[in-house]
Amino acid sequence: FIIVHNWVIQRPSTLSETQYFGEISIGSPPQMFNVVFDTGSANLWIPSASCSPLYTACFSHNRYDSSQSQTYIKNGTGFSIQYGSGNVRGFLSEDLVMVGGIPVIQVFAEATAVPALPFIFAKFDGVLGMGYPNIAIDGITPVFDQILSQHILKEEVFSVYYSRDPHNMPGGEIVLGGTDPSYYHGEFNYLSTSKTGKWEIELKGVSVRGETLFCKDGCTAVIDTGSSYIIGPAASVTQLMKAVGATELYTVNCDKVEAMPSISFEFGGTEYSLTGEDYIHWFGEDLCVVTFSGLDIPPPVGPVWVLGASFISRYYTEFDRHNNRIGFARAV
Ligand SMILES: CCc1nc(N)nc(N)c1-c1ccc2c(c1)N(CCCOC)[C@H](c1ccccc1)CC2
Repeated sequence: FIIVHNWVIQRPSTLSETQYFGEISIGSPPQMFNVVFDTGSANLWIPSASCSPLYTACFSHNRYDSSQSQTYIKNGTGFSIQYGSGNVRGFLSEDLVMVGGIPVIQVFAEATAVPALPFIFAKFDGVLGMGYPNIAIDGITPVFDQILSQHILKEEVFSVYYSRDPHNMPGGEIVLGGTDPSYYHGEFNYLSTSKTGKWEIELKGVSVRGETLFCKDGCTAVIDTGSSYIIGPAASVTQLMKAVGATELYTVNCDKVEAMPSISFEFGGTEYSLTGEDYIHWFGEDLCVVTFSGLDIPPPVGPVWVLGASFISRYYTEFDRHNNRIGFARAV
């Protein structure tokens, strides 16, 4: 009796700057796609073969062709999803999706309108939402929920490692059903997700040089594997840039990176610090940019801090659906 799928490794095939994605297949025979496993959303969408060539961002990626799949089931319901940067529109279809060797019959969206900005910069084809079902557009059961209902995972969790050093391990790893001890050390610290069934937790403060500068009375942090950077309220990020010695354009002198102060996020009773190395992106020998951006997300969702790849690459993250909690451990 072989215990299958205790945990499944999906190695993102390529790391390009701060984009992390892995390969799935849809249809019979399988059509291959690169997708971001995105905790900030809960739907699966893929560019459609029926998208107009006018949509460069759709036409320049792998596209799903239902006419080539023997397991395709027609649906046709309209679909639209909003990201921080533009929305993707299309229609629903159903087919066999294989994620790390696990089969699910999945309702997903064929995207027929994909905004050029920023999707022409996408190194991935589509998005596989790993968020909770209650944020799924059209009430579609998300992929991970379909896998959970097969009762094949040892634990109802998934874990994400985002490599910081692209020259070493290309990309990272998502594990379904457990964690991978080769990518973290020490113990996990767990934080309960807040009420709304999103991958968000209570942030107690943001500090620089030991002084809490922002979120002094507590605020919300979204742990978002679909974001590259760290997003905070605009005024706070502007002030933060000054505090760490970056210009208004978020640039810094590359030889000053070592001396930059750590930025700490307090979760539970623990400080999670990012050094200059962690929060600076080297775009070349002499162009260093702070990987923060200011965005005012209006209430009731905002004000929030969105912690993306810059944070996750330093702190190995376990997303626990059984206990509704997020665990952090120091990444290798
Ligand atoms: C994964 C979907 C998603 N989900 C959530 N929750 N947040 C956001 N922001 C995105 C999102 C949408 C579009 C794009 C994106 C991310 N990109 C970042 C990949 C991050 O990979 C981890 C790339 C990029 C390149 C240049 C400038 C901006 C963005 C391509 C475009």
